[in-house]
Amino acid sequence: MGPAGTLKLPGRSAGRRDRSEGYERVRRLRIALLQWSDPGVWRVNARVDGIDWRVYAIVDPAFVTGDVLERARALMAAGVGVLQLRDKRGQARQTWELGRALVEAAEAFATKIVINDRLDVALACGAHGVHVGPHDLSVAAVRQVVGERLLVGGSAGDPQRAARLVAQGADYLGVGALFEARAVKSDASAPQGPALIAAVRAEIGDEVPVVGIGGISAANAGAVAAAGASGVAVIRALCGAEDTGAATRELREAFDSGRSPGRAG
Ligand SMILES: Cc1ncc(COP(=O)(O)OP(=O)(O)O)c(N)n1
Ligand SMILES: Cc1ncsc1CCOP(=O)(O)O
Ligand SMILES: [Mg+2]
Repeated sequence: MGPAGTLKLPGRSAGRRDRSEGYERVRRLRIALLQWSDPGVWRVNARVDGIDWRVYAIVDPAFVTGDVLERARALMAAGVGVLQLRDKRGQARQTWELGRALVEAAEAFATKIVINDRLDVALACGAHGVHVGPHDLSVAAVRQVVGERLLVGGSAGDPQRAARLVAQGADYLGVGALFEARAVKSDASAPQGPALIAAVRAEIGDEVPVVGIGGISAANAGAVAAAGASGVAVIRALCGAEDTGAATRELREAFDSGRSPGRAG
């Protein structure tokens, strides 16, 4: 149930007009059943309204050339809508301190700060959101703890998992790996290509923002947009770029060039 007592379901939208009414009814019923079977979770769109998903920067200290905070500030100044801190060093104190600095820096920008993996750190540093994958707390568990307070993102490697995460209350999805990314994440899947985005869209519809992830650069961001993504989540092409501002703009332009006219999110 949403805050006003309404059950908000992913609905049919422009990209899915070819679906039959019967199929659509069954899909909505399935999602309603999943939500009903776990009444502690819901989804509300207000948290994602107005976010520019096109470039979702992931700052991973292990892949940053130069100073991490400086890089993050340059990304915010270049207009990234979301900046995730992905700190796999494993020391909560270190991640929390960096997270707090990012949250403070973001006050001057329109950037949302998301903490990867760690709900405790996200809450403690006042981040806007948390991102969880298959080995982290579940989206449903996070949603039960935070209610409407935080943006909650989940990782999906296939359309069925994507639908389950939406039903659990995910505000957005990271979908991949689209291209080769095992040098960054050793357990990333083999490249699935932008077709995975299209398959996820076909399953969940257009209401939930979906960012593609894995091996994305200005060379392939347009194809990810054309497949129906709301944005691209990127580590190496941003954290290792010589000119952060230029790299961000190139990615955004490449993404925009592949977008269908009139697509909102
Ligand atoms: C936006 C976004 N999408 C996917 C991931 C991957 O999350 P996860 O599968 O939990 O893997 P780790 O990044 O934690 O190694 C992500 N971080 N961000
Ligand atoms: C965290 C993650 N999840 C799936 S692929 C990946 C790594 C993405 O890094 P890059 O953008 O450098 O390929
Ligand atoms: Mg994770």
